[in-house]
Amino acid sequence: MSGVREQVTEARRIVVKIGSSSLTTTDGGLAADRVDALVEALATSPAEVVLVSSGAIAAGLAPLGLPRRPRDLATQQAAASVGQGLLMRAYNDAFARHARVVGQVLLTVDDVTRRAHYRNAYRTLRRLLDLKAIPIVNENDTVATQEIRFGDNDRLAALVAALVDADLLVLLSDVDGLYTGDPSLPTSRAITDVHSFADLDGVDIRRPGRAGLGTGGMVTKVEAARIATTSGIPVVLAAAPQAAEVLTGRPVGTFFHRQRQRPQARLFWLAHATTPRGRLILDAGAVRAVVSRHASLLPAGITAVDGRFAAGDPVDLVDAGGVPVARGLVNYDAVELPPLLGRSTSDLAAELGPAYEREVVHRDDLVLL
Ligand SMILES: Nc1ncnc2c1ncn2[C@@H]1O[C@H](COP(=O)(O)OP(=O)(O)O)[C@@H](O)[C@H]1O
Ligand SMILES: N[C@@H](CCC(=O)OP(=O)(O)O)C(=O)O
Repeated sequence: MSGVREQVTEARRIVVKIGSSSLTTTDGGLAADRVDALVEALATSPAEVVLVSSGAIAAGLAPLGLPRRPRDLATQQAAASVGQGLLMRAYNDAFARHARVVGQVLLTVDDVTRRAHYRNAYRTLRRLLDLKAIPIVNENDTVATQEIRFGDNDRLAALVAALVDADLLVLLSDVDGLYTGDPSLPTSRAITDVHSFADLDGVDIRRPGRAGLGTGGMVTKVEAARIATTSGIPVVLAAAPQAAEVLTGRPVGTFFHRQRQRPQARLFWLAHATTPRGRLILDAGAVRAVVSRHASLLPAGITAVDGRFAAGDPVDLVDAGGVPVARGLVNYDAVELPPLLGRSTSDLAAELGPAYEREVVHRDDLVLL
C-alpha cells in the first residue's frame, strides 16, 4: 500500500464524526484531553472541516447525577440539554487555543430530508465555512421525538457530508476500524479496504460497544459508510486518537471506497434519510410508468392508500404485491386521496378545480428503490 491516501490529502472539505465513547470517560464526564487531541488534529487540517460530535447525553450524565445512560427519551433529552452546552464549551475553548471559532448547528431528521429545511441547513453550514468557522453538528436531541430521531450520529454525519458536498467522511470511534467480527476476539481480523459492500457478507457487525455510551455500534457506521460512498464520498473509519494520522493521509483504519459518482443530491436524501409515513399501492401500468419512464405518479394508477400522512411526507410506492419500487414526497394528505384514486387528472381538475391537476408524487420528488 502506498504511503498516503490521496483521496484524503486532496480533500478540500471533510466531515469528521466522533462518537460518545471517544469523548467521555466511563464515569460519564467529558474527557478534556480527548477533546484537545481531536481539536488539535482538526485545527491543523488545511481542509474545511465540519465536525459532527456526539456526546451531549453522555456529558450530561454526571452533572445530573445519573449513573448511566438513561433509556427513556425525556431523561435522555434532559441529559442532552445539559451536556450539549458543556460539549460546546469544551470545543469552544479548545478551538480558541488555535484561534478558531466554532458554531453550533443542531439538526433534526427533517432538516436534512425536507427540501426547504435542508437548503436552509446547507446555507448556514456553507456560510460558517466561508467565515472560516468550524460548524459543530449534533442531532437536536431536546426536541426530537422517538419516531423522528436518528438516535445515532453516524447516519446524520453521512447526510451532512452529502449536504455540504464533502470530499471525505471520517468516522472516529473507540475501535481502530472494521473487523471481521467482535474486535476483542483473537479470531477477528482488521479490514483495511472495503471496495464493495458485498465484501462485507459474513462480517459480524454488531450494535453497541462495550463501554455502553455509544448507540449504533458498527451497524450504523457501516450504514453511514454505505450512504456516503454510494453518493460518491469515500469514508475512513478509525479510532479517535488516530485523527491526525487519518487527516494526513496515513493508511490507518478502514477505507471505504466510493461506490459511484454522486447521484442527484435530493433524491439521495429521500432514499436514505426518510422513514416512509405510508404506502401508495400502484397498478402494473403505474409501476411501469414510474420505474421505466420515470414519470410522475397520478391518481389514476393508484389502487389503494395505506397510512396516515400529510402532504409533503415521504411515502413508499409499492406494487400490487406490496414490494416497494420507489419512494417519494406525496402532494396530498392521506385522507384526500381515496376519492381521487383511479381517476384522470383532467376529470378531477374539471370537477374539483385546477388544484387537483397536481400529481400525487412529482417525478422530481421520486427516487427508485
Ligand atoms: N465487526 C466489528 N468491527 C469493529 N467494531 C465492532 C464490530 N462489531 C461491533 N463492534 C463494536 O462497535 C463499537 C463502536 O460503536 P459505538 O460504541 O456505537 O461507537 P461510537 O460511540 O463511536 O459511535 C466498538 O467499540 C466495537 O466493540
Ligand atoms: N446526539 C446524541 C448522540 C447519540 C450517540 O450516542 O451517538 P454515537 O455515540 O455516535 O453512537 C448525543 O450527543 O448524545
